Amino acid sequence: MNVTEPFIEFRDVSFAYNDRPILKDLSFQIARGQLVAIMGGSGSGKTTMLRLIAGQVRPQKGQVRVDGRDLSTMSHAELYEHRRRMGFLFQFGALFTDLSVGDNVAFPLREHTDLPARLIDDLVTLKLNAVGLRGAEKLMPSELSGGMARRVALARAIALDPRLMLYDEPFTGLDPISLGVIAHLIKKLNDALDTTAVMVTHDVTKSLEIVDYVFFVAQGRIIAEGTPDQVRASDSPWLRQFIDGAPEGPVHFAYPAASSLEADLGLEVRHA
Ligand SMILES: Nc1ncnc2c1ncn2[C@@H]1O[C@H](COP(=O)(O)OP(=O)(O)OP(=O)(O)O)[C@@H](O)[C@H]1O
Repeated sequence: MNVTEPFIEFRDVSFAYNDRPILKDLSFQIARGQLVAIMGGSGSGKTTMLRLIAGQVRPQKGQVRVDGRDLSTMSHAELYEHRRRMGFLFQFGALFTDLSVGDNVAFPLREHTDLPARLIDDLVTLKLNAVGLRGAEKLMPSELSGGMARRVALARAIALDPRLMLYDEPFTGLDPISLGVIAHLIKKLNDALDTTAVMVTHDVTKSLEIVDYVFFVAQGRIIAEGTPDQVRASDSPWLRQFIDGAPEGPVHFAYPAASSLEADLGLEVRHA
């Protein structure tokens, strides 16, 4: 994705945990307001990309820029503010089990604002309404289905009207109907709140229904990217195997690979 004013930008980012390289000279841009998926094999560095965007880890080389700012130049206070303006929905979206639904959603509002209690109650009602759960304030997490719990976690994630949402495997463990509900809520909320969102997911079919753009990551690099239509139309064997979920194909599951995936497959770097 080439954009004139990117909201998120990686410039030649390399990242290693200790001495183990994870991301290599990674460059990409995401425009403001987009809902973007990052897909790729297990251990390819997708969650690490989210952690870099959140400023939880720093690259050894290159820049991670959000809204025009290089995160590595931010002070502690600025990084804190950056994170406060982000919403997270992670795998299984853990709720506080000893707090009611309403108190779960109110939690970030009480932590990060000085708003009066009545206004917080109204905001909780609005956020729960946005995920179709108005009236569920008094329920405890143990009384919720998995799909409902994920929606409460989503309401909590958007409580502070984030400008940036990070989703890490938001569909894991959901039945197909709940998965569809969450996916379309993510899309609807992104449009309604004008948020920029990055979603790490393995669910190709559902993601292609809702996202604006997809990056495919393998071995620390983006090896393909495009809009859902471009991805569906691609005849790259690697993408076809990924999209069709075929057990046999060019993707090697053995670890470690002796040579790079692109080289093995004769793929051009970055095509959809
Ligand atoms: N804190 C850490 N310290 C050391 N190594 C780590 C750490 N976190 C992740 N790794 C390793 O870095 C690699 C990339 O991890 P990451 O979680 O970014 O991959 P991923 O693409 O999100 O994988 P998955 O789809 O399996 O969740 C993995 O091999 C993982 O074992």
